[in-house]
Amino acid sequence: MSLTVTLQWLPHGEGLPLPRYETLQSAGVDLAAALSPDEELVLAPGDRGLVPCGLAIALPAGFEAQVRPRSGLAAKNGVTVLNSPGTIDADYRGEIKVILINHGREPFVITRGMRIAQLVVAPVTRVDWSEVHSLTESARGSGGFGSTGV
Ligand SMILES: O=c1ccn([C@H]2C[C@H](O)[C@@H](COP(=O)(O)OP(=O)(O)OP(=O)(O)O)O2)c(=O)[nH]1
Ligand SMILES: [Mg+2]
Repeated sequence: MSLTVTLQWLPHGEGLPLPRYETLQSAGVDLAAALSPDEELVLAPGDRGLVPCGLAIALPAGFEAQVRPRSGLAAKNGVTVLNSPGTIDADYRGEIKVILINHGREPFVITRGMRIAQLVVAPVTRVDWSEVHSLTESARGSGGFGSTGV
C-alpha cells in the first residue's frame, strides 16, 4: 500500500536528501539531522538533545507517523529515541524533531545529514468512549504485570 504524504523543506533542511526507503520492504524512512554544515551536536553520556530534521509534513487524516530509533545507533553507540515512538499527529505542521538520548559510555557526535532515527507511517484508530458500570469478563481478568509467570 502506498500513501502520498506532502513534505516541505524548511530553510535549514534544503539540500538534504528526500527521506527514502533503503530497501524494498523497509517500514521506515531515515530522518537526517538538519544541523548547519559547520555545527556539531555532542551528546555526552546520559545527555539528551532535540535534533531538528529540517522538514515538515502533512499526513492524510487517519494516519500518524512514529519516530523510532535506528537499531544500529542503539547497538553500536547506546543512542536511542527518548520518547520512542515519538508521535507525529496528522494535523502537525511544525518541524519534525527527534529527542535523542545517549545511554552509551562515549560522547556521541551528531553532524548534518547523519541519519539519527526513522519515521514509520501508520494508521490510527480513534475511539468513542462508552461508560459502563462493569466490563465483560475475560480469562485474564485483572491479572497483569507478570501474572502469567516468567
Ligand atoms: O518525537 C517527536 C514527538 C512529537 N513531535 C511533534 C509532532 C507532534 O504532533 C507534536 C506533539 O507531540 P506530542 O503530542 O507527543 O507532545 P505533547 O507534549 O503532548 O505536546 P502537545 O501538547 O503539543 O500535543 O510534536 C515531534 O516533532 N517529534
Ligand atoms: Mg500531545
